Amino acid sequence: MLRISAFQIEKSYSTVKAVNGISFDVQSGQIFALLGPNGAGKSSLIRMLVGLTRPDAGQIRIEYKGEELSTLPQRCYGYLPEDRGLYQDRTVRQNLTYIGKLRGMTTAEISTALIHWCTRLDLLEKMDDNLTKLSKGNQQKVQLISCVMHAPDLLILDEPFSGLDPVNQEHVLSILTELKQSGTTVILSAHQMALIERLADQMLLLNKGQLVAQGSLTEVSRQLDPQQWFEVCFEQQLPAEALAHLTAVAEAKAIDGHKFQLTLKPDVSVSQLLQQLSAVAELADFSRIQPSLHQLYLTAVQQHNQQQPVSQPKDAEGVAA
Ligand SMILES: Nc1ncnc2c1ncn2[C@@H]1O[C@H](COP(=O)(O)OP(=O)(O)OP(=O)(O)O)[C@@H](O)[C@H]1O
Repeated sequence: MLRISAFQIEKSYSTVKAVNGISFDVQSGQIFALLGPNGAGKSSLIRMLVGLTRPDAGQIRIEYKGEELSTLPQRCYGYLPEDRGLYQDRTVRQNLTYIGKLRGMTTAEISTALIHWCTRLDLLEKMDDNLTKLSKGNQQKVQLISCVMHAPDLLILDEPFSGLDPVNQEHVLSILTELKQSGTTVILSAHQMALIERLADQMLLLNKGQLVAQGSLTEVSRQLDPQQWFEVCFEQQLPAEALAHLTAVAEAKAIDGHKFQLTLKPDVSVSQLLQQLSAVAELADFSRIQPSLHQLYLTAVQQHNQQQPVSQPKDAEGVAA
């Protein structure tokens, strides 16, 4: 069993508040995604989780196999740092053998893991190539193997999809899904919303170090898109204003003669809406419009940026004008 809880974490670098009062809880076997634009604070949070830096304020609590720990034990996790760190003048095999030994693996375990993961990630023929000969994407795959080869209980991956083509992104997605099914906990940061939508159990959206939304995909969608939109299609053609008089409808847009998009008034249930719609004409189709995480993310970050106070220009003595 593993549980990582962060309470009110803060981290500044000189004048930049990189992480500002962030709390979250990662449970065993979950895939937990840190999302946010460049500079949002994702890597800063990750570096604190792996103990590379310390929070200025707040607390990170780790419960592992019934024990409360202040840092994660080396063998229990695999970490993919933002700045990838492999020996460029060594082969794939040499790099991974070295890392396997650091992780306390035996020669036989290393050899089995190398064959397994290099086969899985299509690197078998490149095992004796120096890293300099490998493409950026293949180097990324080697780096990923270095994190998973000792079968850790926890993976902490800073942008594991970056530099990978869509086929390899799918590959990594299915590997992470399988690892989760076998009980591995995964904390990752990413910019690929379409992948995160399919992968993450829990997510935390940051902007400028601050929390924007947090929870499962459904919870985050509700937080970011509280005004739910529905699409209704009627069997017959109707005038554009056909739904305007309905007491359940807050706003309606005609898409074509048959199709409309609408939002509910507060405290009106979907079944009340359906009752009113079916009194208008025979329904052909009705569904909730689910905006993509990508769309929700873009809107949320844009709104959050607009809510931020504009910094005042300062005069020569540093006093805001
Ligand atoms: N070592 C450091 N020294 C000074 N400032 C830093 C340092 N590390 C991060 N920062 C600043 O902290 C803020 C958060 O950076 P961080 O790397 O955590 O963001 P991120 O969300 O991981 O971004 P990206 O998606 O670009 O990797 C940024 O403004 C960044 O410039």
